[in-house]
Amino acid sequence: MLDLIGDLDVVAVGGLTLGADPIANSVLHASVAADKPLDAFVVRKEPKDHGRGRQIEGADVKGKRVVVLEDTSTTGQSALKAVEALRKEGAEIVAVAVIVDRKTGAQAAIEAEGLEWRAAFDLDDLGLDPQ
Ligand SMILES: O=P(O)(O)OC[C@H]1O[C@H](OP(=O)(O)OP(=O)(O)O)[C@H](O)[C@@H]1O
Ligand SMILES: O=C(O)c1cc(=O)[nH]c(=O)[nH]1
Repeated sequence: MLDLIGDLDVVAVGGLTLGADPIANSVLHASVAADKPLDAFVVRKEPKDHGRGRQIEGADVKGKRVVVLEDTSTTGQSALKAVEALRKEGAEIVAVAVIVDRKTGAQAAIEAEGLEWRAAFDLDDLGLDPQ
């Protein structure tokens, strides 16, 4: 994933829990090892209904350039939910990056929001047909 997004001028990565979480952690560790540290955040599916009522935990994203991550995208709605929460918090989303593009419309949904789409693999790479 770091190879996929390493050229982007951003300070943090993350996405909608749970699929994005291990990827954001991996990027954090790999980026530190590469001496180009990126912070990581988690977007809850809903804002917490007690405590500080936060939806985004971890890195402070207000006014920051970030990448939204996904393990895989089908409709793109999970990534867009993260995008919406991040925008509400004042972040600038530079791209949405996924490990596997299932080629089921997610790219179009993300690009319709004016966001760059990046995928490490798609179905052709994996020798699979769309379901
Ligand atoms: O593009 P979409 O149509 O939104 O589908 C993709 C999402 O589906 C899976 O998560 P799931 O909803 O199963 O939740 P989980 O990560 O909490 O298990 C996956 O991890 C993605 O986040
Ligand atoms: O993570 C999964 O199991 C999963 C993701 C997704 O996008 N679609 C699905 O049917 N399953």
